[in-house]
Amino acid sequence: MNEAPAVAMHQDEAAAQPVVEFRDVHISFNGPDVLDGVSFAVGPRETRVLLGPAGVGKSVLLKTANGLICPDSGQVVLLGNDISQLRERDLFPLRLRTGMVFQEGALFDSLTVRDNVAYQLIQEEVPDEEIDSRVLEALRFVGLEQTFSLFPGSLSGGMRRRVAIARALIRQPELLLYDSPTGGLDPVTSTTIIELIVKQRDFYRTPSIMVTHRLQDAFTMCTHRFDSDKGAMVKLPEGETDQNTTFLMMNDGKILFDGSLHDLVHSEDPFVREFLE
Ligand SMILES: Nc1ncnc2c1ncn2[C@@H]1O[C@H](COP(=O)(O)OP(=O)(O)OP(=O)(O)O)[C@@H](O)[C@H]1O
Repeated sequence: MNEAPAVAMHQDEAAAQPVVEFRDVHISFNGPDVLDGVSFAVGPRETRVLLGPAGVGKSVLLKTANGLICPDSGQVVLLGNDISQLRERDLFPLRLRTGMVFQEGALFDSLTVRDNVAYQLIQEEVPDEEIDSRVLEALRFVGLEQTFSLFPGSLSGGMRRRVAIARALIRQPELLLYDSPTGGLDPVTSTTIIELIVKQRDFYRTPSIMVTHRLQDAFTMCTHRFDSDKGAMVKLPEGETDQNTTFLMMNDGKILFDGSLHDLVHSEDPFVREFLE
């Protein structure tokens, strides 16, 4: 995992093409639209931080990005394929090229950390020795090699979240979807998770969408970079921001804001202003 990313080479061929794009997507569950005309794109190497209050459709948007939920109308183009109406058997290989960190991490408590992280590789009947080395590599990346044989129940909340991130990274995804990765964690532990996400971003530049309600997470992502010499996240010089990290803000199923940190903090939109304040 310390090599230059294979993902980046893959993307060079399609440098101009978004990794995922929503075009006027509508979804409802027998009621008002939960996604109500959502359009946006995630370009190669882009990190989109998705902000918004509880219950406005952020998780539904993430699950629609990798085809776990199908749009009622509109299009979702994932890795160059229109997945809006694809059958599960055609969707599955595409979904495997993405990695998702579910809310609360969603680990299997009856499986060891090794088997949680390896879950997909086990389904694919990858040989045990290869699984062990790939799991160790992923755990090393998140700083948890020592938990290989443990069960999730013996880990802290922050450690469980790290294991969930290792599981999402195991197949070197071309798109990462983080659903409230710091939800329910205390501020200090949240910062360690954001540091890990920034490390992943700056090592691999894997395009991603990260859902959060915590403004602090969103700003930290934008104003910091991972310094591999120091092995830690460091603040960018005053006034500088990570140019590839931008924001989406949702309310009531609609994207109300799509742009940079600078544009976000200077937005005149009353909802955005209220959210920021
Ligand atoms: N499978 C489903 N069936 C029916 N309703 C659903 C389903 N999934 C989500 N919803 C509804 O869609 C709305 C948006 O839910 P969603 O989980 O996307 O919100 P969210 O913005 O991610 O909230 P939070 O920040 O609390 O996770 C909610 O009213 C939720 O109850």
